[in-house]
Amino acid sequence: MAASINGVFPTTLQEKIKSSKLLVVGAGGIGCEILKNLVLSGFPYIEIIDLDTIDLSNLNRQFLFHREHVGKSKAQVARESALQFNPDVKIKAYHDSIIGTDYGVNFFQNFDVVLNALDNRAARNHVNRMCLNAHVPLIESGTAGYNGQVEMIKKGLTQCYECTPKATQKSFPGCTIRNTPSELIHCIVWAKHLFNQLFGETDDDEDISPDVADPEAQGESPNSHNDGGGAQASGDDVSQAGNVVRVNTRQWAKDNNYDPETLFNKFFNDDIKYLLSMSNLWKTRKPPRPIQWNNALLRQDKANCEHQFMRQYHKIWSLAECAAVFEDCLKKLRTNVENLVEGDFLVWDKDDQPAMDFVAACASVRAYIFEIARKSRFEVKSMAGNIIPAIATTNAITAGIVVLQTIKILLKDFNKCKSVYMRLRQNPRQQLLVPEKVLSTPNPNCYVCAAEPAIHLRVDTKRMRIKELRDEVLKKTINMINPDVLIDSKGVVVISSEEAETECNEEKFLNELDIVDGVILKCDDFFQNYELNIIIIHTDAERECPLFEVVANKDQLKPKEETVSNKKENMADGPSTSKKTRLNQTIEFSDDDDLCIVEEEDECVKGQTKDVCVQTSETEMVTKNTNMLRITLSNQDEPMPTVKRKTTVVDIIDDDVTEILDSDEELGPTKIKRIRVAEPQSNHGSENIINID
Ligand SMILES: Nc1ncnc2c1ncn2[C@@H]1O[C@H](COP(=O)(O)OP(=O)(O)OP(=O)(O)O)[C@@H](O)[C@H]1O
Ligand SMILES: [Zn+2]
Repeated sequence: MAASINGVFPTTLQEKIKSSKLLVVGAGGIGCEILKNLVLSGFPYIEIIDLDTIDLSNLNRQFLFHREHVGKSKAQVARESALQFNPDVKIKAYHDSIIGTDYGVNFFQNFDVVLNALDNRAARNHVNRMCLNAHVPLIESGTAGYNGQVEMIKKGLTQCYECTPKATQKSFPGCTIRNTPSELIHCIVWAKHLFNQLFGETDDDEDISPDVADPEAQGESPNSHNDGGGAQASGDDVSQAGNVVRVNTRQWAKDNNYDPETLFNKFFNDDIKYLLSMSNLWKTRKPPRPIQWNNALLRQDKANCEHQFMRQYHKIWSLAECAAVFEDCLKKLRTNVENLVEGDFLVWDKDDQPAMDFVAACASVRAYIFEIARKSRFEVKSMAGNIIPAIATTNAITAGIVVLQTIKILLKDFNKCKSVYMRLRQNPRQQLLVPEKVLSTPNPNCYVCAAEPAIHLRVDTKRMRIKELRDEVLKKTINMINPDVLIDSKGVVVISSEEAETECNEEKFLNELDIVDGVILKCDDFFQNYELNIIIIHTDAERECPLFEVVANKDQLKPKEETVSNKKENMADGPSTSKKTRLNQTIEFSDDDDLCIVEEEDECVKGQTKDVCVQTSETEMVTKNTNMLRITLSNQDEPMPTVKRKTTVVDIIDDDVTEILDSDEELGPTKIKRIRVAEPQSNHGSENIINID
């Protein structure tokens, strides 16, 4: 294809393309277009991942998929279809979520550029963080209707995906949803909650019954207003003593065999009557109109209606039609839920026909009851799924820009990769595609990409125990005294500075606590005001290999100076005597120290008792004596070296100089002068090694 034909691209670009490795995340509307563009352009190696299967509704814009592919893996089918355009490309497809533990920093480091074509924030955040940590440029893209956007994210150069806060999803007060809806969206939310109450994962925040605690309804006793014809809040019964007995909605529906008439009357008649009894609510509002299943209107309409209307998604269903859909969906959903294993539940999905129909019908009936303008099933779907309809042309243009940006990145023309916005109408300069004037610079306060200390820990997560992480890595190597450690994404504390609080974790291996490749650990040593993020890079270490390796910038491995100087102050405030004592020991650099980093002009006095003290050409110095550790000092702005499975050998060339002889892969400059100031101990052999990148 293009890159394989001489003369189509300039030679340099042609070469870059031919040796590139790309990852496409998402094989939906934009992802399919990107993949097609890439194979036609001659990119020779592409991996693509998508967790989903093909839905009928995807076919109008995801042109790598056809009717016969419905139900199959998007990534696999995208691969097969793209190969038909260009069989010479190597495409690896994963039917999986990119948020899975298999896709950590190691995985991302395999690629020259990562191309996002996702539709949700969680996955975008994940890829953003992985690319930042792996130092791989990311192209983020998205469309909404006729609007599109493409931006490059490169660590240290541009904003990351999380540099600017994103608008939160609009939410509504519970009492509006349950008691006083005034817009169709309120009825749609209520209907989705009803679906979950009956078939999905129940959530206390998704109650659909009248809310007697509504502040507006206070000062009255609803029961006294009840006309006696209706039950209480959904699923509740009134005992003989007049008390409301809470009954689980799903259990109540099961007990009633999901009988459509019983359920309909409960939700749309009895509960509405109950709401009416909360008269304070209706002083300034139009009261709702309860509807009974046997309502003459329903019966009359129902007799005439044909099931064909259910495919008429652009029509506003009549009440009778809604009732028919309600009946039909209840039957289907009931069967679906009964086929699940005990304890499992259905997950609402706008593309799941009975689930969507159920919500559309219920929302419509409720809107009728509250005299709210109703809409077609098509429009309800768009609102329920929070969707702005996707437009194939917007996706195609966006994907085109993504590939152009990829080319610029391969050419290292980063400054030309300004964000591009696609607009429906031309701007005053007659542009539909509007490029940003400058690269958007990183937000210095961004929680994710700011120059906050972060080091990489290469470790076999199946072999290292939590107590080794604490003692060997945090205390001996990183100079922490009494650290608290939590898993960033989950907020789970795995090591606590409070004695015994996390004792039960000590013998566990890192992977048993989900500390796996790509996980970020937030480490905080209160006594030193020393905070550090540790990015885990899993490596399958062979038995004879060092268990772990720290890759860090020299400035990161020490507490903030302010604290050292204020140590007395801190000690005065410190909560525990034992901790204060330990602080003293470290600041005094006791002979037990395993590692100290000495600044440029300092003499390597501390190193005299150590195994090795080396100095790089940049005058960094390290001393160490652990037999488990290799330390790589690196410039954080440089790409991470690829993971090395073989032990790097340091050979003594002469008394003053050591040279890294790397048997396998390149690790930056191969010859760096170091000053050896002490003879290494012989007992640990090749594990007493310091790599300097
Ligand atoms: N965590 C994830 N890992 C892998 N793929 C993901 C992940 N999250 C979302 N995706 C995929 O990203 C793609 C986004 O494509 P798109 O926005 O066109 O969505 P869609 O589901 O195909 O269409 P629509 O939402 O409009 O029905 C989808 O195919 C989706 O499965
Ligand atoms: Zn950021």
